[in-house]
Amino acid sequence: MPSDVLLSVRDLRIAFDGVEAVRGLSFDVRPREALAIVGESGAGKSLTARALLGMLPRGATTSGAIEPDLSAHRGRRISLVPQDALSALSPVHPVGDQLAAAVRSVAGVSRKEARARAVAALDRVGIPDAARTARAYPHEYSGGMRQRAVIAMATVNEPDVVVADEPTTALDEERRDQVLRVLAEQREAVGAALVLVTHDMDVVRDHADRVLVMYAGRLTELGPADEVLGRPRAPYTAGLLASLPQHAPPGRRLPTLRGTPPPPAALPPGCAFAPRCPLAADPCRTADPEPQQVEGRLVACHRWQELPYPATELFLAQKEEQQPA
Ligand SMILES: Nc1ncnc2c1ncn2[C@@H]1O[C@H](COP(=O)(O)OP(=O)(O)OP(=O)(O)O)[C@@H](O)[C@H]1O
Repeated sequence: MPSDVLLSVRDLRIAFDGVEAVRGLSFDVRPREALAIVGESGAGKSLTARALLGMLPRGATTSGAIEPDLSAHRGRRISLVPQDALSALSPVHPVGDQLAAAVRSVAGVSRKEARARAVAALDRVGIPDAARTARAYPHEYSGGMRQRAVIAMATVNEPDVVVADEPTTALDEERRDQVLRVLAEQREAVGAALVLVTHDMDVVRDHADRVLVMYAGRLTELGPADEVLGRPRAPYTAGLLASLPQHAPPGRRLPTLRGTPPPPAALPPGCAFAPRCPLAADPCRTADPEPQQVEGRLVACHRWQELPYPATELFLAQKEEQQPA
């Protein structure tokens, strides 16, 4: 494997009862990068992230390759920052004890040393008076402190990869940025890569080096975040961006993507995005496009060359046809 690849995912497929929710996904995670996985609900983002951790729901069958398989080293080489911080912490043990136990589960260190590392980790994420606060229970922490504690837990053993699954969904914008900043600081401090699952393009813009855009279990676009967001090449990426408030021209309605993604059991023939795509033409309705190299990124679209610039105009026009402002 090339030295700029930490994790390689090839032709990943995840199915339930024979119906594929992730359909042949390939991408790499590079050392120390922040890779965001973005897409609407049901795109397969969480399943993909959880496959890296070996934490798929019961009933899931998989094929393809994830190399190296870090799931046997969960908590040490790969760790999770979940959506809900409370679910990651046991209510019946003090937070510091839980961190110390995480340290002792992978490192042959004394209780005293584990305790010291736990307190240091809490201190690093900005928990005030960490030595004392470590003795408190999760319910005694504020929501923001719990999120920080979970980040401390995920980074205390200096993993290679931290997977964060919508870690800020429940938080307001200020808290969201705070938590993501702490996460960025910590992963930089321990030299970990971050795989960040989100549906929020603002989070991608502010916190990711590269972005993997997913639609209906497939790769739509993958490349440097500033380039993909600055000039999307796939109509679906453009549609996601068009829905951001800053793209609403004064006096005009906020454009949105028409319709909803198809469920895995009812995919249309051809490109799964075609029924919602203002650019769809004949090939899109019969052949699912394969990802191809386009200007330093991967794009899966038959019609990427037809995309206007700025591409968001396509969706503004579409919206205005439907509902004149
Ligand atoms: N436990 C399960 N049993 C059956 N199907 C599942 C299960 N988990 C996920 N799926 C299917 O896989 C699809 C993708 O799920 P996933 O959780 O990865 O979506 P997501 O992109 O993370 O969406 P969200 O933003 O809503 O979390 C779901 O829409 C569902 O059809």
